[in-house]
Amino acid sequence: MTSSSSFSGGDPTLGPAGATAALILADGSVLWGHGLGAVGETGGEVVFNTGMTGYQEVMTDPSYAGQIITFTFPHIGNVGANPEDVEAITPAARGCILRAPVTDPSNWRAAQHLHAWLASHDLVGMTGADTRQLTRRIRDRGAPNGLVVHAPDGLFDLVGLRARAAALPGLEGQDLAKGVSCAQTHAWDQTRWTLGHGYGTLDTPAFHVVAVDFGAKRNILRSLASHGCRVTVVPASASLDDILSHDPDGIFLSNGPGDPAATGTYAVPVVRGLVETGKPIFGICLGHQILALALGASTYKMDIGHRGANHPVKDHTTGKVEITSQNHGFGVARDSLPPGVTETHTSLFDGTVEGLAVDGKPVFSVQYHPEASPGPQDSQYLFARFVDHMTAAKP
Ligand SMILES: NC(=O)CC[C@H](N)C(=O)O
Repeated sequence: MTSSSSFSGGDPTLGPAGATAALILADGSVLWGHGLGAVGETGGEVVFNTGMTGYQEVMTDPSYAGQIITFTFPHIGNVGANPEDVEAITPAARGCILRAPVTDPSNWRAAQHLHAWLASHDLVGMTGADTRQLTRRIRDRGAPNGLVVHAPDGLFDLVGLRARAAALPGLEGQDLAKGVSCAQTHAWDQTRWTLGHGYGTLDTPAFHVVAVDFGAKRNILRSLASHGCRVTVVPASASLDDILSHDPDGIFLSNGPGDPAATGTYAVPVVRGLVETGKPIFGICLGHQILALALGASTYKMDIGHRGANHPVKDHTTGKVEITSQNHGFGVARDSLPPGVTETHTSLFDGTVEGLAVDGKPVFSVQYHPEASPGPQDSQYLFARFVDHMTAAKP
């Protein structure tokens, strides 16, 4: 999403002394800073993430497609970038907005400076932004669309930039999952993609799981494999017959970007068919939202999404509170849950629905990220719950 120059007609404006980057919001407001990564321009929904660690996982989480990430933690980049901590080969986020200048990396695993890593992926970023002011604005008025421009010459075509920022489409109605899904069915290779993560792999996996890839994070597939599953990954567009032809013991519905309702023409009816089979099903985030739609509930765009690694959630089954990793801007409407579907988890930040289960069936899902990459490990028990369901269902 970058072009070679930020200047395309209109009056070139020199930013404040030394400014080589700017964030231009759809309402025309401008935040100045210093350019990082690729030179050019990038647009998307401007969101904030409150995690203190894991910026590389966040930037490569496919669920961030279409979004520019403001990190509220001021020191981002000081452990550099490495080839192991990515959640997908290609970053899906559109860019990043940081507070402090990025220092030289200080970590034995660092292979690259964050600046070089961003540039190598054609990602535009900016530092020196007042991220606190921006976060308060997002919190008070919702996530705006915006453009981040990196212009080393310090010249900005504010007229053109404002017009392009105002014309950016919102995430509502956008089907982004197909764009980040795998092209072909393949087997998850735990040995290949587990370097440096300390996750185990079982020589003889006990279960076969088909994972429907709406933009799956690697650590979810890694977590399934380390819980004894052989995982076959199928594209988001896989049909009911495609999925069942693999004779799975269970089906996993992955996370992913965009508006869940926009998958209504393909994924939702497939999941409805999967629920009818009675096989164990586990959904995470977009997978949870698609399951809810398949069950007859509805989803909505949240005023303020959840993005961070410290979100408290109550598990109504055990009464326990777990600290969770989250990344979503849509939610499942509580009032729309049909009879026979139980809300199993609730956010203790804003009271929104965080999990559901189908009464009498081994079918459940959570809105948050139990694989926690990055984040706390409290919710790993959900992978064991899925395995328990598959154990009970095995003939
Ligand atoms: N992490 C995810 O799967 C995100 C789900 C969905 N795209 C949302 O923003 O709500």
